[in-house]
Amino acid sequence: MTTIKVSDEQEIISRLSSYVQKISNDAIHNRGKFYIGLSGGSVVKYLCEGLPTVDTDWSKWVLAFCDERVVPEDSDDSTFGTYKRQLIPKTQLKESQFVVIKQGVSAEEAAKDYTDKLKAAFNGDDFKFDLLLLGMGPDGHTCSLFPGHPLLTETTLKVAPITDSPKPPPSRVTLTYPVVNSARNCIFACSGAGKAEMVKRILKDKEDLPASQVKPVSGSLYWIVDNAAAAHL
Ligand SMILES: O=C1O[C@H](COP(=O)(O)O)[C@@H](O)[C@H](O)[C@H]1O
Repeated sequence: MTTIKVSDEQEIISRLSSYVQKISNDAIHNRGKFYIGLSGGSVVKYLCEGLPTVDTDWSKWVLAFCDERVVPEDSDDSTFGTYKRQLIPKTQLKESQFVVIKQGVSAEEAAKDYTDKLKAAFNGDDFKFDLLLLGMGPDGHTCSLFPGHPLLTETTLKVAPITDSPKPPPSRVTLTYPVVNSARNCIFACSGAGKAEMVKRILKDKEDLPASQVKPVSGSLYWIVDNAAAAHL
């Protein structure tokens, strides 16, 4: 694991964008496509500001979601909806490059449908992402994998529904650890004093929390934290 301490949110954005540029270009060079998993929450802002600066072949990108809220696409809570409004217009990405959840169905049906769409995108059921961009909530959750939740031990489903998310909205779909930990690269990006205590509990005290269970089996793990989030390290 590599921890990268930077001064502020702007530097998080520029470091994250450099990693995305390198990893995307390597993936496209070596395998012809770049599979990236996006998160919601604060990561959206980093990516909507940073990705438009990346020098890459956008046509080779396949974009999916580490987790998604089961809400209408035009809701502010929809992670895809937010990228659609705030990222697509600033890049050459097309909406058809995003693997999105089905609208107007239950979390269970959305999870099954999203699994099928990922199988089509990956040409099989080995969902090996080149890069997952992850956030960590102040409670230590990542994706929609929350402390104490039974989904933390899910090993059969690759994509799971959740209807009792402690953070609203309650209905979501999420990648599970077997998929997360098979990624070639996982990057957490955290900023602000509100994350400092949890960053310390995970990176210094090595407590067993959802974000600590992200340990790519044969991939690389990076934590990019700003000074405020790294205050107790
Ligand atoms: O609800 C969610 O929260 C996490 C963390 O969000 P943050 O705003 O605290 O960074 C996010 O990674 C996840 O994708 C999202 O659905």
